[in-house]
Amino acid sequence: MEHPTDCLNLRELELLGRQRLADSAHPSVVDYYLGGAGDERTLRGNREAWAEWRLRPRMLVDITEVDTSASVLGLTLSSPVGIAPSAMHGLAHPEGECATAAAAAEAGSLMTLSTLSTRTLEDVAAAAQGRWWFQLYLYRDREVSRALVQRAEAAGARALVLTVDAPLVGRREALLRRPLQLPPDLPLPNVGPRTPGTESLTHMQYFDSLLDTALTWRDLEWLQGITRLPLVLKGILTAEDAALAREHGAHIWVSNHGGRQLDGAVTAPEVLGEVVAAAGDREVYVDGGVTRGGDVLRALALGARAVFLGRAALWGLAAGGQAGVAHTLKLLHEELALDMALCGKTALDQLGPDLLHRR
Ligand SMILES: Cc1cc2nc3c(=O)[nH]c(=O)nc-3n(C[C@H](O)[C@H](O)[C@H](O)COP(=O)(O)O)c2cc1C
Ligand SMILES: CCCCCCC(=O)C(=O)O
Repeated sequence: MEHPTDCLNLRELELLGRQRLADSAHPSVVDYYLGGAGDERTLRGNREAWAEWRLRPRMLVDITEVDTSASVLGLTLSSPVGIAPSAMHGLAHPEGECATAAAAAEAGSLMTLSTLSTRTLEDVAAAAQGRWWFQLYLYRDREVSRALVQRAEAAGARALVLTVDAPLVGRREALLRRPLQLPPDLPLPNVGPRTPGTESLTHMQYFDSLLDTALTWRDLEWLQGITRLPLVLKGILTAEDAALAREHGAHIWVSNHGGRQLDGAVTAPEVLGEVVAAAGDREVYVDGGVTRGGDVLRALALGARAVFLGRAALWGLAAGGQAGVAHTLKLLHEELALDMALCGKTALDQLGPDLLHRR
């Protein structure tokens, strides 16, 4: 396979992306993208969990027109698929986050920009054409975080996504064995230069040292006081926390961080039902192990409003920059539309639990 558009599915794009990355980057970068925490039980679980639900298709329905469009915090998406935040897209492609954002914009999708971006917020905002959210890792230095949030709002981000499942970095053993090596010229504009005395820390240890381990529900008020952007909490896995998110006026992103944080954590399909039930009028999104249009279908049938792609977008980016991410989104869109039609569904509001049978 030479070109991303030769790939028939996301698995083939992953293989091409991994190959390109192995040719262009330090081997620790592939470890970083691929890996999970501990024994990688949750990582494997993410890959298998969607298939636990079999589909109950309905027949003799007119499916001549299938509409996959979705509305997320008032923004219309061509398909209920967005891009999850992931660090350092500049490792996958020289255009980094700008290429990802441009592909998302072109596809009528939505990109979530990581705090650990290799391009400035303003550059990514220009490429994203209003189709982006900003993900925040809350730093110990609140003034640095305040400035980032306010810059994101001024640059046109539509929501603020606070990641709540990484007060400390998970035990990623591949990186303990072979620490992540970054090119010396890789920009990290939202991290800034290393502070004196931190030279001996690995990159992951250094990122970890910047984060506020004392973050609690009480701090949401501070965050909501410095921005008018809607708040989304990323990393919610229980009905209890979904109820708290709702009480705090936040939307909910169900995620176990791609199996990279707490190994043994539940997978999203296992908990979506309880979270959606507790979420009330709050929007619920989900990520983890999504590689097929049928996974998107299942997530929506379980009550999610949209799904987000982590590694799949990175593999597309590594495989072919903007064209690779665009092809990733196109394949999922086509698969979703086909699976909807074969299930006798012509719009997303027809997807519900009656579509699912648990194995
Ligand atoms: C290489 C990599 C970097 C990531 N960086 C971030 C990040 O900066 N912020 C964040 O909230 N989540 C981050 N994530 C987690 C993703 O947002 C997402 O939750 C996860 O990748 C979803 O699982 P999937 O890769 O199976 O789609 C990262 C994931 C990967 C694979
Ligand atoms: C918890 C600080 C380092 C996280 C780096 C980015 C990230 O979320 C990842 O999964 O990797």
